[in-house]
Amino acid sequence: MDNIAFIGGGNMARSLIGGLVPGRVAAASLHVAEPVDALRDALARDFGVHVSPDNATAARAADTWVLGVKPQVLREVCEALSPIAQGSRPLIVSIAAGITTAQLDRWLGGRMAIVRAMPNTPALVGAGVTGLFANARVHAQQRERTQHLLNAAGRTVWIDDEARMDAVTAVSGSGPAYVFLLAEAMQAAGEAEGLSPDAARVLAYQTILGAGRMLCESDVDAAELRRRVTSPNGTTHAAVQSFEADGFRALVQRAVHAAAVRGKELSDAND
Ligand SMILES: NC(=O)C1=CN([C@@H]2O[C@H](COP(=O)(O)OP(=O)(O)OC[C@H]3O[C@@H](n4cnc5c(N)ncnc54)[C@H](O)[C@@H]3O)[C@@H](O)[C@H]2O)C=CC1
Ligand SMILES: O=C(O)[C@@H]1CCC=N1
Repeated sequence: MDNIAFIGGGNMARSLIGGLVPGRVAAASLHVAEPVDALRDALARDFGVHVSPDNATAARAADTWVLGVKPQVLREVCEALSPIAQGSRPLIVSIAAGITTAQLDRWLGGRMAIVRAMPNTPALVGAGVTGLFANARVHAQQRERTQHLLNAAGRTVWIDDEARMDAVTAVSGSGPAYVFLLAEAMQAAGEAEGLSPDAARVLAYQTILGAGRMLCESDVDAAELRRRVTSPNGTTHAAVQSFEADGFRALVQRAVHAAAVRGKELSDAND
């Protein structure tokens, strides 16, 4: 069949669909279940995919299901779909933060092939990255299918130990927000130094774009790129020293740890 059902057509599902439709898969092979009328209509209009307010309708039409609902409603959604899952044995791809493959397997009735995926919002512009973990029932061809699906959003990284998926969520799933926070702070700091809001915004945002491209396109690491900007006793040196003295690295480590802990809590709270 090779059809894909998206259960939940919110932000993340829309980003993935937007990456899949121009060229990678036929729009007619995508079926989206989404309760909000306006979101459903927009998906049909923008991408030409099949839409339905009913999860079972989409699920019946596909042999791969992408679970794109919030962790808080995932159990209820899976339990309602378990009779169909047990009958047709689709490949399950869940993007829900914190929810384990064992929980999904239990809610879907058992013996399911499940990939837990953690994408991020730069998927919207094809520059996302997704961490992937497959349970033991996922065979090689299903791994390839999942990778093809998520490569529509950018790069993919397979993780061997599911316990580390909370770390993936904490680094790259939530990570775009850390960079956006940095952008906000850099703009505000520029304004505090006397720049107009417009000038400060363009300077901060474009700097982050340029630095991001250098990180991904050059063959040296972040530390070396940083050294190359830093003239002896110059302006960058003054700023980096200030960051280090204020405990920047420890600050980032604590924030990432807080996100990872929250991932684990989501799993426990929604079991
Ligand atoms: N936003 C992000 O950066 C990332 C989010 N995620 C995960 O993706 C999932 C979705 O997140 P978003 O797209 O940001 O949220 P969202 O709220 O935009 O999307 C969820 C969608 O599910 C729909 N929905 C609610 N109840 C439903 C039901 N019973 N059946 C079918 N659909 C239902 C909602 O109407 C909504 O459109 C979450 O589990 C989140 O943990 C994963 C990676 C990154
Ligand atoms: O904040 C969240 O819980 C989701 C998961 C990763 C990004 N957004």
